[in-house]
Amino acid sequence: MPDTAIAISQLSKSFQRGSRALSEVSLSVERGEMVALIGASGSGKSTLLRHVSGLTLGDRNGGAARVEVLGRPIQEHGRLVRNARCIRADVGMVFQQFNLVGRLTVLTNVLLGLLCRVPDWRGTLGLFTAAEKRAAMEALDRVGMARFAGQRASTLSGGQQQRVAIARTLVQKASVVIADEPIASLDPASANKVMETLAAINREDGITVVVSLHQVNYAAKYCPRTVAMRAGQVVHDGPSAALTPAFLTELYGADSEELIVDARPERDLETGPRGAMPEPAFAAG
Ligand SMILES: Nc1ncnc2c1ncn2[C@@H]1O[C@H](COP(=O)(O)OP(=O)(O)OP(=O)(O)O)[C@@H](O)[C@H]1O
Repeated sequence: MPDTAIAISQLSKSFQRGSRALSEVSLSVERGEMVALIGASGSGKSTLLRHVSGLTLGDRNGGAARVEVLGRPIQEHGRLVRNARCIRADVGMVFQQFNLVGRLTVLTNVLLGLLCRVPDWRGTLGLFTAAEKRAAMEALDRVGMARFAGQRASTLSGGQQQRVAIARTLVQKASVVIADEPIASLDPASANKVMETLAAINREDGITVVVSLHQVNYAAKYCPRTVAMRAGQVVHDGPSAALTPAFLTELYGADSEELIVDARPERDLETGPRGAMPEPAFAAG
């Protein structure tokens, strides 16, 4: 297995009627890293992450543009490679919204992670083996959601849905997990649980995690490395600890206020000391 999980080189993206969303971005993430991608609204975080799984294609005139996952190109010069489906199977996606199919049960949603690994006919008919269902239950257990397995996904809270989406990536056996603003609409306690769950799969399973965040405090708390974007370019790449308020102001000016939100759970905000540990991620609730 190669040491590099994600290698992006000279990637540019322009949308038809818009400005340039990405401008010659180059970025490399090693296997087993947990990296935060921060930036103000519109800085290009989602666009960049969508390129990693080939959901968005770079500009065709982008000469040397290339995106590789685990040493294999998934797109080159704005074109998806032929075996992209195979490479995509290694990339688990967790989105801010529309993560789960609301009318399906939590267990079935987790089993959907297998769609890229089982024959089409089996996936279409929803024919999963007992062993696959056991694996899905184990994944739900790991994220503290096993007792919700038979419930419709639409009945879960936002944070619970995100944890189910993470369980789906475990069943998928993704080596790389891309989480695009997974905590954007969550309260601090739920946000901490989701971040702790991502940190746990990174720590315990060696899964490479790249997570885009608006709030730099969560980056500092959970991710050793932060990549900061502004106007479609990487403007900082280094230890998260370097992102002091003064440095953020230097990078983003007045926009830096958008990026500073307290990462402590609500009860700690009222009573506890700064930097208190988050709730255990794997407790159900
Ligand atoms: N499908 C699209 N069509 C046209 N323009 C787009 C599209 N997707 C993104 N953009 C533009 O590309 C730029 C980068 O958007 P992107 O969503 O990647 O930023 P972001 O940093 O993820 O923002 P946010 O934090 O608000 O999600 C923005 O100017 C946005 O309007």
